[in-house]
Amino acid sequence: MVVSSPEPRLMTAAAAASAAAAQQPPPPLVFDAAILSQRSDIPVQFVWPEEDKPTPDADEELTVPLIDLGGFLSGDPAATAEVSRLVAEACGRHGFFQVVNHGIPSGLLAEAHSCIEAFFSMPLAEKQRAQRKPGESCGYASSFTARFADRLPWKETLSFRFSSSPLSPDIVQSYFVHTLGEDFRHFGRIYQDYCEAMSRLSLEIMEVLGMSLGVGRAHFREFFQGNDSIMRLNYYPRCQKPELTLGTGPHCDPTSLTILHQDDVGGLQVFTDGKWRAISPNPDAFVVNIGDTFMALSNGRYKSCLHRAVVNSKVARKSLAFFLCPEMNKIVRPPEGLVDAGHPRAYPDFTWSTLLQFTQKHYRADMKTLDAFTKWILQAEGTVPQ
Ligand SMILES: C=C1C[C@]23C[C@H]1CC[C@H]2[C@]1(C)CCC[C@@](C)(C(=O)O)[C@H]1[C@@H]3C(=O)O
Ligand SMILES: O=C(O)CCC(=O)C(=O)O
Ligand SMILES: [Fe+2]
Repeated sequence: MVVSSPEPRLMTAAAAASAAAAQQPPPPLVFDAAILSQRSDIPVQFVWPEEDKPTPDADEELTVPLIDLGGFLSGDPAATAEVSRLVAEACGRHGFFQVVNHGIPSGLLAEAHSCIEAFFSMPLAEKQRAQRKPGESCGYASSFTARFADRLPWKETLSFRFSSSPLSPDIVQSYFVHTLGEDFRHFGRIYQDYCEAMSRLSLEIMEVLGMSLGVGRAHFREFFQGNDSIMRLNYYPRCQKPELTLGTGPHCDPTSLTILHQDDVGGLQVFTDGKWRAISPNPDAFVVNIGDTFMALSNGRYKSCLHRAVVNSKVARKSLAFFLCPEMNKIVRPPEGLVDAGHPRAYPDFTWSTLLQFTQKHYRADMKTLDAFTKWILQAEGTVPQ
């Protein structure tokens, strides 16, 4: 779906009708949880179509393997072989698994969660000092009121870039200090450390992915050694009508690998075998999933699977998402070992820079992003008719 960006106006159906009757433009309203929580209904722009609304069977649990990385990280060959087998099985099926004994200090996780709480508890105007600009993928967004006209997500996000390049040693900390001021140096330090830890963990997982695909431990680690990733803090305020809306709509991550840590509230759901199923929170585990870019790198062997986040009426929810991405202009192409007569190329060559632009400027990321993107590139290259 191509996104146009008319200035959205948030209002209830009743307010829309009375504005129309008075022939006046509807009043602009921002997504400010403190104000919206005073009302009994939610603005129509947050109401999702019938087929997307949360369904009761979503309470069912998705069994994803809980993979113990301890033995692999300490070099035990038998443990490594078992990790590789479990990862291959999960990624060939739906692309979701969890990891424990990952080596990320629990104190760092606790600080990362308390900084989310502190940031999103600030008044809207304070948060808007980091306002995300149209077409950009970083900054603060209170829902996506300036970006989309309908199917708005019931969430606030703060996203920022992480680069593993030695040329940008303190990129995250500098972002916080430059955008929000000296008072945010501590937040910046926490998320700098967190992103560095996530980048390390994702390279370790890349080794496992390489082994599990039979292309060797080094291949994907080297590909992502220099990475230009996105870190996102998700905050889902309490919602008075959780059955009508979604915190994050159904989508496949366009990125390469997502490492998610959810608090103890729950809300993440994955669509498999025709049903939405929950992945319950586990404070000791990270949820890891394959994104579209890695699906392309694996020549379609590993799946990037549809998922979403639901909200609830009782308590706000937080999650931390690290989206591993290649360097912007690196060619995304599967290794030769994954392409043969039985497995012809599933996707054309592309760069992350082009796919990112596609999701930010031309297309709202959903379940079909990679197919729509493939068609778009082939059309631009003149390989398929317009
Ligand atoms: C490159 C990205 C685009 C989104 C953030 C990262 C990775 C996932 C994408 C997203 C989460 C998919 C669902 C829709 C989206 C708009 C959202 O609800 O946040 C997407 C992100 C985005 O475009 O900001
Ligand atoms: O918050 C969650 O559980 C999932 C968020 C998500 O899927 C995303 O940010 O891409
Ligand atoms: Fe996602």
